[in-house]
Amino acid sequence: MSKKFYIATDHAGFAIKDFVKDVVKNFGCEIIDLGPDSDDRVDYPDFARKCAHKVIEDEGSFGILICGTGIGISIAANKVPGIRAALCHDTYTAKLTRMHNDANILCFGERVVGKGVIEDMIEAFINTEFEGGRHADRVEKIEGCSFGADLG
Ligand SMILES: O=C(CO)[C@H](O)[C@H](O)COP(=O)(O)O
Repeated sequence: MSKKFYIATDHAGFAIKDFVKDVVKNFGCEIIDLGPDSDDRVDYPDFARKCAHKVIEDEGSFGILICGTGIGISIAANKVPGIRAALCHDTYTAKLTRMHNDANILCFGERVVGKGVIEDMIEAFINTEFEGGRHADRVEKIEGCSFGADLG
């Protein structure tokens, strides 16, 4: 099934963005670029928030976030309720985060992974569906991890 993606980076993820957009399109998916438009220095939480909000507003959509390591941008995106942003390094983590965590944003570091790994991760993320079952209750509990929430 064709999926819709939003993509954003910081300056450290900017150089790989066009390559990633082409990969996503080649797998038959739509991708909308939320910036930045140059490699001028920017702060990754601003772009994490922009992408995370789009993914929540546009039900059923997904995101791709890239910074130098993928760490900061995933931490920031996960502050948005309903976001499950997964920092992945290989095909296995990209596949399992869809199967077990129902991740809605794929994150990685441009300074960490190469183009071959990126292409394989995107393919795995696109083509793997959430398994549900025992994982569904756990994913539901993630939102309950917020301070003040009753875990029951
Ligand atoms: O990976 C990142 C956050 O986790 C950033 O891309 C990184 O910290 C940017 O560093 P610099 O300002 O030195 O380019």
